Parts: sequence; structure tokens; C-alpha cells
Amino acid sequence: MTEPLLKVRGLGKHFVNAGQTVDVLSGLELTLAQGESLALMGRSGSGKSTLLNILCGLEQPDAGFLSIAGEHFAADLSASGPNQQRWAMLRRQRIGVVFQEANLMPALSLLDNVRLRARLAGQSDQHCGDWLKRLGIGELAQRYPDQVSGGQRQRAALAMVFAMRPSLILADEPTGSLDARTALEVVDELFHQQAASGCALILATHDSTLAARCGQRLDLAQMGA
Ligand SMILES: Nc1ncnc2c1ncn2[C@@H]1O[C@H](COP(=O)(O)OP(=O)(O)OP(=O)(O)O)[C@@H](O)[C@H]1O
Repeated sequence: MTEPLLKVRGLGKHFVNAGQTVDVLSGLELTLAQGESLALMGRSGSGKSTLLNILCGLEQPDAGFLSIAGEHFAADLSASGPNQQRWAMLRRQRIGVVFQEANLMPALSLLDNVRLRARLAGQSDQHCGDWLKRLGIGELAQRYPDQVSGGQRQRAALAMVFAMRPSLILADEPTGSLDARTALEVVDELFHQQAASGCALILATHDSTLAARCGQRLDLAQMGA
């Protein structure tokens, strides 16, 4: 039997704030196959961003096991050097991340940001301008990140993710800084690309209409996480 793209078992994470321990995630289980989509829901502070950070290796869990795209990580080993390298490789080639703060290189134009992302993932950089056009910001290709709005940066970050052709997209409120009409266009493009490329998608959102477009739903608040 083929291994699912993503398997999470018994995942736990706590933080200590001002001497108080807060269990953010506890005993979390999750399975996602290639091509599937999952809406991650839950009230503010329920752990959505924490889970996304763990799923791309930016945060260490304190319990559990996870496998992503054939790479296996146990909580007790995840902080060690070789694991850092495996996470870096996954983020470069397999996991596309669109977080609330768009992560663009300030010294590069939007187009060069997309080209760099494609090349780092081992993809052709020939059609990078088309990704910007599809996200409605083709005319801003030569501008630098500080010369465009937050919503335009967010769309450029999505273009970067599409250009790397990842196996898994992690999106944290990807339309958070967009007006309703642009948000709908961007979300349409996100689901279109997900279906066309067959990658998996995890989308953290407070928007139940958006969540309804995903095949699966995980409500962290209901899990008591
Ligand atoms: N580095 C950290 N140190 C201490 N506490 C943290 C840290 N990161 C997150 N937390 C706490 O963990 C909990 C979960 O935070 P998280 O950002 O994952 O929530 P969220 O569901 O993404 O929230 P929102 O919907 O507001 O973005 C919160 O109570 C938060 O204050």
C-alpha cells in the first residue's frame, strides 16, 4: 500500500508562558493523501499556526511522530542537525508555505522572487511571469516587495509556491489581507492549481465558506487541543 503524503500520530506541543504551561496540541492525528485538501479551523489561539509551523519543521513538537513525502520525524529527534537538513530540503522542494507574513526577499523584484523560488525547487523559471499574471499582479513584476501592498505581497508569495510545484501547500489565512473580490479570485486560483497539479493542501482559516471547499476539515477547538 502506498504511504500517504502526510501522516501525523500522537502529536503534542505545549508552551510555557509566564510560568504557566499551555497544552496547545495534544494527541493530534492526521492523514492526508496526495491531491487531498484539509481546512484547519478553530478559534484564535487554538493552535492552527503552531501546527502549520510543525508541519514544515519551523517548530519542534514535544510528542508524537510525523511523516511527510517519505521523510519520517519523531518528536524526540526532530531538533537534531540531520533533521534540520531534511526539513530544509522539504521546504525547498516539496512543501510550499504561504503564511500571514509573506516571506519575500526585499532586494529582489517580485518576478525575481518567484524565479528564485522555482530554481531552488529545481523547477524551470521560464513561466514565472505567468504565475504573477494569474494572480492578478503581472504588471507589478518588476517592483520590489516594499513597493507593493500587503495583499499584493501575499499574492506574490502564492505565485512563488505555485512556481515550485510542491507536493504539499500549507496556507495560513492566505487571503487575510485581501478584499472580498480579490480573495475569491485568489482562492479560486489556489483550488484550481491544487486540482491541476494534484498536490495536497492544508488551509488554516476562520472562513467556513472557504473551509467548505476543502475535502476534509479538522477543528482544533473541538479536539480540545
Ligand atoms: N512561541 C510561542 N511561545 C509561547 N506561546 C506561544 C508561542 N506561539 C504560540 N503560542 C501560544 O500558543 C497558542 C496557539 O497559538 P497559534 O498561533 O498556533 O494559534 P492560532 O490558532 O493560529 O491563532 P489565530 O487564529 O489567532 O492565528 C496561543 O495561546 C499562543 O499564545
